[in-house]
Formats: sequence, structure tokens, C-alpha cells
Amino acid sequence: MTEHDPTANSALRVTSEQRQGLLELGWNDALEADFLRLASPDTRPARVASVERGGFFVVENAAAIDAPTLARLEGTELDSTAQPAVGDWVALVVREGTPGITEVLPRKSALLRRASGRQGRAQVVVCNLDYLFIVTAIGYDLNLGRLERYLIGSLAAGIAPVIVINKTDREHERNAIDALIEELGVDVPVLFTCALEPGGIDALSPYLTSGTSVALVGSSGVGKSTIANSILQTDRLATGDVRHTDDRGRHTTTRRELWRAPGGALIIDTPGMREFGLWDAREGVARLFPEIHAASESCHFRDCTHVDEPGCGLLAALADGTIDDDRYARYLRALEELAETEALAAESTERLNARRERGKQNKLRTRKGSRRKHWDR
Ligand SMILES: Nc1nc2c(ncn2[C@@H]2O[C@H](COP(=O)(O)OP(=O)(O)OP(=O)(O)O)[C@@H](O)[C@H]2O)c(=O)[nH]1
Ligand SMILES: [Zn+2]
Repeated sequence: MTEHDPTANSALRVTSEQRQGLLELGWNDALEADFLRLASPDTRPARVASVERGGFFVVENAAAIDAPTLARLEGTELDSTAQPAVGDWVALVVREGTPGITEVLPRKSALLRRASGRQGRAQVVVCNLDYLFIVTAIGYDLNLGRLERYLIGSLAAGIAPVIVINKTDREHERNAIDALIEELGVDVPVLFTCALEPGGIDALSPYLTSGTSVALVGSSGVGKSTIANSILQTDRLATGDVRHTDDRGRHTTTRRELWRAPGGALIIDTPGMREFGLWDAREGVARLFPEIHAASESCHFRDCTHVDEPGCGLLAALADGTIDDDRYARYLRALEELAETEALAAESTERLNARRERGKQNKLRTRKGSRRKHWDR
């Protein structure tokens, strides 16, 4: 990234008309300062509304959000997690033909997860959010482990999580749900919705103020798109029914998309996830289990696994009953998963480096070969 002296190019200034359109997309002073500092003079700010193979769809003002412009990434090849993702702010060079993205502005937050598949790769789910709506529904989906994973991801990303329990029209025992939430042990808002009823999502309103960016994540079939439609007061997002046997959805939503609600909130619906695989989320684990994390600070060994090491702060805290057995077990499981993904990631980096090295050697060999031929002649 090249830095530009903002005073050197007054042509770069964002016009007040442009700014108005951008504010309605969630723009703010900090973003503008970054833009003026980092982006080249011939570019304009824009937000990524959706991503498809081969292109990034961007908007420069809220009025155009229903018809985003296709743009292409320019310049050096970016690492997959550094490529523009939905919610990102970018610098756009507009000219005849397809506009180009020259810069991705620093992210205020990025929700990462482990990409599906066996390799250890990260995927950026969404960027620059104020709230993450972790959506679940009364029925099979509502489960402590699942909620914990999303919470860890959200806390690691520095996005304020909000748990949304949908389908309250289904029979349920409120006490059992309260007990489950209590077990999470964190102070996070829990909202109940029934997306099919008029007024059924009113509980979400305090989080949907103008310029606020919110994404809905969760399993397929929990009602994310139904909730999004209700917020957006449309029916343009496709919804699909669930299997009666196990409540599973049919993965109706297939891409992440940014929309603007009549009240001015920016809403991102996402495809249902089979599993939210943790990635680079140690900070999130520490925040979800603060008392356990605190006890681990007194471990004798820095790389203590808290299983059988002497001088383990956790084992001591377990013994004197200051931490809970179940929470200890869940904390360890999360750390184990993270260690596993880190190992996988290291392996695939190694493989990649080895492949690059082989490629270089091959090139060298062909070059030598062709030189020899030359001499032989
Ligand atoms: N009973 C009941 N059904 C609901 C409610 N909200 C949504 N549904 C139904 O649940 C099914 C799945 O809803 P969707 O909005 O498609 O779910 P989704 O989470 O977007 O699913 P994917 O796009 O596959 O990830 C649909 O049949 C909805 O009508 C609710 O509050 N109560
Ligand atoms: Zn320990």
C-alpha cells in the first residue's frame, strides 16, 4: 500500500454530495481519514455489497444499493483474506468500462471462520459490522455449543454479538431457554422474534438505527432471510421451508448481500452455515471464558495445555472450585480446535511454499536446458 500526502491532492476530497450518499451506507470520519491517507487521488470510496466469482459488486451511495456496480480488483494479487469481502470499504477508480478497486480500506472488524473443506484456510464472512445477529430458532438448532462458537468468532472479531432466538410461535419452555442462556455465562443481549408475525421482530429495532451495519448468521432454515425481509419490508430475499424430520433448512440463500432498511440500517444476509469453524479466535475464547482465562494466566508453563501439567493455574482453580467443570471442558475443547486449525494452516502454508519452491526449480531447470541446447548447436 502506498501512502499519499492528503494535503498534496485537494482533488481527492470527498464532495459533500458524495459524502451524504456514503453516510447512508455507514461511512464515517475515521473511514474518510483512512481513505484520504491511503487511496490514490483518482479514486472514490465505495462499499462492497456482494461478491461473486469474477467480480465485486460495489455501491457509492445508498440510492444505488438495489443495483450495485461490478468492479474488478486491480494491482497486486491479494491473499484471499485480504481480498474485498462484503461490507468492506474500497477505493474505486471509475473510468470507461469496468471500474477498478485499487485499495481495501483498513477493516474495523472482520468475522473470520475456517473455510469448509479439509485444508486449513480462513474465510472472511463479513466486514465492518456494528452488530452480529447470531440467529437460532426454537427447535433442533437451539444449542449451547453452536451459540458458543458464533460468540467466540464475534468476540474475537470485536463485533458486538446479539443472540436472536426466532420462531417463538413454536411450542417452547422459556425456563429451559433461560437456563441455557445462563450457562453461556456472558452478558450478551438475547432477543426473541417471530419473523412470520407482524411486529414479530420489534425486539431488533434498537439495533437497527440509521447507518448501523448488521449481519445475520446462523444455520440454514432458522429464518435469517425471513427476518431480513421483515426488516427491509420486502419479500425479495428468497426463503425456503425446513425438513420436518430435523428442522434443517435447504440452504436457500447462496450469497452474502448488503441491503439498506427503510430506517437506514445496513443489513447483510448470509447463507446458512453447517458449522462455524473457529479461526484465529483465541481472543474470543478468552472473552467468553474470562474467569478461566484469568486462572490460566498463573500457569507455570507458558504453553500449558491445562490437562496434567504441574503448576497449572486452571487445575488449581478446578480443585478449589473457583471455576466450573463444564466450562473448563468447553474452554479446553475450543482451544483444542484452535490448535488443530493452526496446525492445519501451518501444514498448508508449508505445502504451498514447497510447491512454489518446486515451481522455481523447474523454471530454472528449463532455462538451463534451453541454454544447453543453444550451446550444443
Ligand atoms: N414457525 C416459524 N417459521 C419461521 C419463522 N421465521 C421463518 N420461518 C420459516 O422457516 C423457514 C426458513 O426460513 P428462511 O428465512 O429461508 O431461513 P434462512 O435462515 O434464511 O435459511 P438459509 O437461507 O437456507 O440459510 C421458512 O419456511 C420460513 O417461513 C418463525 O418465526 N416461525
Ligand atoms: Zn495450565
